[in-house]
Amino acid sequence: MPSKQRKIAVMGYRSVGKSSLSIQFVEGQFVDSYDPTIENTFTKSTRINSQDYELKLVDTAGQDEYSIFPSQYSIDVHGYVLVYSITSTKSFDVVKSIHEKLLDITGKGHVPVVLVGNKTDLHMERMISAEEGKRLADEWKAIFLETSAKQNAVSSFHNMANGI
Ligand SMILES: Nc1nc2c(ncn2[C@@H]2O[C@H](COP(=O)(O)OP(=O)(O)OP(=O)(O)O)[C@@H](O)[C@H]2O)c(=O)[nH]1
Repeated sequence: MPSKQRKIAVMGYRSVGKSSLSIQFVEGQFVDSYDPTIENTFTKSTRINSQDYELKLVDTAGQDEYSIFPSQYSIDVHGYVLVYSITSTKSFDVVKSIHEKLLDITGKGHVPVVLVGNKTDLHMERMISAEEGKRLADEWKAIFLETSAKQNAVSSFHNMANGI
């Protein structure tokens, strides 16, 4: 079977771990230094259920509620990984706001999303329960998972490519 190409935008509030998740996935390592992203594209070939995929991950700059949705991410993108940190209520609000803008700009009732609650290793600082995350994903008919870029991020992107 020929390889399928998938472009996935990784979006969320600043410092939730978008770059760390992307680097984890592509390079299999965790980078502890913090370098605010402008925009970075990663490509990786992967095989899921005997289908080859050429994944293009666009690691976007951190958004907030007031950001205008960057219109380049509404075109030509197959799916979205919306990332929040389980330690930040603000970041959870920001994914809601991004999702709303996404529906608005695409004019669709549903967009393919994987909602990712990151930084599960920081369980002492947890502000958002897994149930809250799951509830939100159900509302969106999205895939939900919690992860830690410090531990393992691969599954979020496998799910993403598989679900769209
Ligand atoms: N403990 C812990 N720290 C994490 C995790 N993921 C990311 N970090 C740390 O959080 C900080 C921000 O991570 P980034 O991956 O740069 O976050 P980002 O969302 O890409 O940030 P912007 O590009 O500024 O929007 C870094 O210091 C990371 O090392 C995680 O799962 N657990």
